[in-house]
Parts: sequence; C-alpha cells; structure tokens
Amino acid sequence: MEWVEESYRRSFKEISDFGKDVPDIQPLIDYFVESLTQPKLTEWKGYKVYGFGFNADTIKWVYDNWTPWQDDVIVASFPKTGTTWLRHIVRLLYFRHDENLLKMTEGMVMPHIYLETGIPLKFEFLDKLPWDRKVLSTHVPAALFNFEKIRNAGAKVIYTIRNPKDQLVSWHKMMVNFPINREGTNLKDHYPLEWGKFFDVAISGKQQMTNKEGEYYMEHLLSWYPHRNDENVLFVVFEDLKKDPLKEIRRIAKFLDVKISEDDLLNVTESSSFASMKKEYHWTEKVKFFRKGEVGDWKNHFTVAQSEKVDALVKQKLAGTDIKFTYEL
Ligand SMILES: Nc1ncnc2c1ncn2[C@@H]1O[C@H](COP(=O)(O)OS(=O)(=O)O)[C@@H](OP(=O)(O)O)[C@H]1O
Repeated sequence: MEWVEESYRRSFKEISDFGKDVPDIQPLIDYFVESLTQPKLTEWKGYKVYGFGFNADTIKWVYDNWTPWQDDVIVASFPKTGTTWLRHIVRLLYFRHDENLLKMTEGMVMPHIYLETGIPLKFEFLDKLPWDRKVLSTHVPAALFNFEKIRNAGAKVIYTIRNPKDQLVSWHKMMVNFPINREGTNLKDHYPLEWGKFFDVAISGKQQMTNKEGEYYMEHLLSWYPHRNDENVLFVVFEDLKKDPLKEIRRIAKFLDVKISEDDLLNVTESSSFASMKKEYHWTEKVKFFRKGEVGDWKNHFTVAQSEKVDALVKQKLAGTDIKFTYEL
C-alpha cells in the first residue's frame, strides 16, 4: 500500500513545508487502506455504496454537515472520465500567479481529495487548508449530492463526461494496476482482472457508485443531466477538451469568472496537456494513472459484441437526452 501512503503524504507535505497547521494524516491513510482491503457495502438513499475508499456514512455526513467555501470547485464525475484533468486545469486557473499556492495545491490535485473519502471527522482538515478556494472531487450520483447547500455557499460544480467505451478501458487498466491485495477481500468479485469479466460486471452495475441495482455510467450521467443548465454547474466533455483545449479552457475560465490573458490561457493549456501532466505527476507511474489520454483507445480492447452492447445501452438509456458521445476524433 506504499502508493496510497505516498500519495497522502504528498497531499500534506507541501502544506507542512510552509509551516501550516496540518492534520495528522495517519488515520486518513489507515482508513483508506482499510477500505481498500476490507471493502464494505454500505447503503444510503437506496444506493448500495461499495466501500472502495467510500462509505455511505461519510457521504451522508458530507450531504448534511459539510459546507464548501465560496468559489470552491467540486469536480463531479463518474470514475475515469477526466476528473484529474479538470482539477488540474481549475488549480492552474485559480492559482497560476502564486508559486507557493501552486506548490501547495499540487498534492491536493493528485491524489484527489474526494468528498466521500475518509470518515466524517477527517473532513475538518478541509477547513484548515491555508488558501481561500479549494478544488475537490466527488464520484457520487446527483441524488447523493446536496445541490442547494453547494449553490447557497457560492461554490461551483464541473461535471465531466467521457465516452463510455474509453471510460471502461481506462477503469479496467487502472484496476489491473492498482496495488490491492485482492485475496481475502471481495474486491475481485467487483473488479475482476480479466477484461471480459470486468466488462460484464461493470455494465451490469456492480461497481463503485453504480450499485443501485443494475445502475451503470448511464444512470450516473442521467442523474446529473437535469443540472446541466444550473448557473453554478458546467458540463465539460473529455473529447471536446481533447479536440480543442484552448477553447474549452477559455469556457471554463469564463464559468469560474477568472480573468485571464491570451498568453496565460496558452500557458494553462500547455501545462494541462497530457504530456505535461504525466511528467508533473510522474510518481503515479506505477498505477498507470496517466495511461494514454486518448480518444478511441477502446478499439484496441473491445470486441464487436461488447461495442454493440454499449451502443444498445446508450441508445436505450440516453434516448431522452441530447448527449451524443464522441468515440473517435
Ligand atoms: N491532460 C490529459 N489529457 C488527456 N487525458 C488525460 C489528461 N489527464 C488525465 N487524462 C486521462 O483521464 C483518465 C483518468 O480519468 P480520471 O482522472 O477521471 O480518473 S479517476 O476517476 O480520478 O481515477 C486517464 O485516461 P486513460 O489514459 O484512457 O486511462 C488519463 O490518462
């Protein structure tokens, strides 16, 4: 579990280097490691939350008790749809002129501070962070997210979308490389290593944040979709960002009310390219967190039957929406 320890230590190292009052991170590490090795199924609002770093009690606590600061940004996503990319972009847009803040917040972007990770008390550390805006994440479906509280606080939400075929390959590759002791846990039932089995389990809705009987990525997307025009919510599509990063980052800056020069925009675009991020977060290499960052890699993994299965699911589930996934650029 060295990787988990290393990532949490990095989260707080920069802050302590600046002499700030940082929380004791050992309990957070212990909790996270325990949740990986002894995953539990907990339940709230009808969602069976499969405890891989998550816990229904925490999600409920955050829903009821945690309040963000004004201008906090919460990147909401289904796993592997561009969460880290968006967090990194927001961090650059917010802190680009302050070397100290950039340094301190590096560890908070990678690894993510998920709102559903950690037991409730651990969230006290969020209010101790020594800067005035935070970039956080969540993977919860919209029903478990307190929109009213977030909006009233003046915080903003970015929801990421990625085509479900690349999402699934990315998810499988990460789980294959994740340093989890699978023996003695029931993790292997939810995340089998073999691709065909992984595919079947995933689309039948038995993984992270999807197990309200049979729910999968489409249901997650559908839960967030009604909020796409909320004034404090922005939807960002992975493939759009890949195709024209400058245009999308300009749109994100406008949404966040960040005044930015064209030169700075170009710098942010360059610093959030796949190559730059892979280099900056090189210590995640072991788990292949920055793997390929491409659109269309699914073609190297999917069988025709698997592709048709996803097409049919998308057609059936997203019929009432205007979502059209881009499967290649
Ligand atoms: N800058 C940039 N450009 C292009 N692609 C990028 C970038 N940053 C992250 N990625 C890719 O996003 C995938 C990881 O998604 P997430 O960050 O949502 O993963 S997680 O849910 O937080 O675990 C994962 O996709 P795959 O490479 O297909 O596995 C990352 O490589």
